[in-house]
Formats: sequence, C-alpha cells, structure tokens
Amino acid sequence: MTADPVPSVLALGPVLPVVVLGETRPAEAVPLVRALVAGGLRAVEITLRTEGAVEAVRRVAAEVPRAVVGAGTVLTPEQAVAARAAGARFLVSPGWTDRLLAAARDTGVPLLPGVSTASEVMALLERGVAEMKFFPARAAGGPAYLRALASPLPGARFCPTGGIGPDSAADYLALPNVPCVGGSWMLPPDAVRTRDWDRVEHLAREAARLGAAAVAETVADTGGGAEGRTGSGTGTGTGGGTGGGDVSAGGPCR
Ligand SMILES: O=C[C@H](O)COP(=O)(O)O
Ligand SMILES: CC(=O)C(=O)O
Repeated sequence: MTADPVPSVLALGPVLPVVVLGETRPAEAVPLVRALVAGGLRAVEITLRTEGAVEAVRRVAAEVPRAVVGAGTVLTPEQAVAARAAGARFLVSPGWTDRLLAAARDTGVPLLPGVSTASEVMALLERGVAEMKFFPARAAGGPAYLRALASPLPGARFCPTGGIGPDSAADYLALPNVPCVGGSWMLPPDAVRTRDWDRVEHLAREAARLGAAAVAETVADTGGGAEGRTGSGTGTGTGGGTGGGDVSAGGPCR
C-alpha cells in the first residue's frame, strides 16, 4: 500500500537529510535510510540524480515504513510522475517551472520548489505556493539573505539547502521564516561508500538533537508563538489534509 502524500513538507521536521546516492546501489538506500530513521530523522529526500534513484525511493517506501520518503532534484513532469508511482510522499526541486508545478499538482504530491531571488518568491506566492526551498543556500546569501526576505515577503517559508552543516544549521533555524533546513552533512560520502551505518546513525542523531534544540530555543525566544513558522499548507499540494497523523518526523517542526 502506498502511503499518502504529506500535507506540508516544511512541517516534516527541523532537519531534512538529502541523499545523493552516487555509486550507491538502490538496495543500499534501505539500510542508509534505516540508519537515518534510527538516529531520529524520519523524513528523507532521495535525489533523482542517479539512474537507480527512483528504484531507491521505491525500495525505501516499501521496506522502511517508518520513513517519510520524498524525491529530490525533480526537474521534469515525468520525474514527478515516476517518483509518485515509486511511493514518494513529497517532491523537491532546485528550481521550478509552471510545467513542473502543474505536473506536481496533478500527481497530488506536494512539491517544494527551489528559489534564490525575491522575484522567484513573488512569482510562487502569486501562484499560491508559500513553501519553498532556498537553494543553494550558502552560495545564494545564507542566513543574512533569508533574514532580509522575512519582512518584505512575510508569506513565504523556506527550507534552505546547500552548504549547510552542523556549524550553520542553527543560524538558519533561528529565523522566523525557516522551519527546517536540508543537507547531506550526516551522510559523509566515505561513510556511505563503506556502509558505515553506525556512523550515519550517530550523525543523524546529532543532527536531530541540533534541530530539536534550535526549535526549543526559538520557541522560548518567541514566547511559544512559533506556529506561524510552519508551512502554510498552501504548497503545490494535494488539495488538503491527506496523509494525516504520522507526518511529524523527528519531532514537531515550527
Ligand atoms: O540539495 C542540495 C544538496 O545536494 C544538499 O546540499 P549539501 O550537500 O551542500 O548539504
Ligand atoms: C537541490 C536539489 O537538487 C533538490 O534538493 O531537489
């Protein structure tokens, strides 16, 4: 049985691991994702950058029911359809086109489209999309850039990704328009290559702790009024509310 799409990508949890399989075979995505889940990161984006990536999504969806698996680097309508068929519960793209937005809507799976300029944010808001990926986060301006967008573009919420690590994740998560961050820092290529799943689990646990601590700190700073930081539910989503209860991956997102 294929699990339902999630209602909001940004509500999945404060840290979204981004998996780039490289030479790793699709079957090995299963122990890899199990290690992430064991460490406390249940929502996982598998990028469609390698030949076996759709198959990896399919295996994880079928064999790791505790994971909430999505597909990243979705560039075309065809990939959106294939990812949905494989069991992806959300889609992520480094950018967006109107064709891709329409295709994602047709699949019923929410798409987190990528932006890196104010005009792109405005164009998405105009199309009713409020949840976005900020990519490539560090190269495009980092936390200072996103902080500068918060006041003029209060309707947008971001998952910055690209160049983020344990040293910078909390700086992003402290921003009012950032409920979660994405990254691959808990998946060092050498650990994946040598199938060192214990190390991946350990790094995932540290990342989950870091995310939870950043959330707790921000909630304390805002007097508990952090609800506005979560996704607004106006993504390119499913027409509302599918997927229900098990969305919170590794603790509540703001
Ligand atoms: O989505 C983009 C990346 O593959 C993840 O970025 P990163 O490897 O710099 O963390
Ligand atoms: C950046 C990218 O490829 C993605 O996460 O979709």
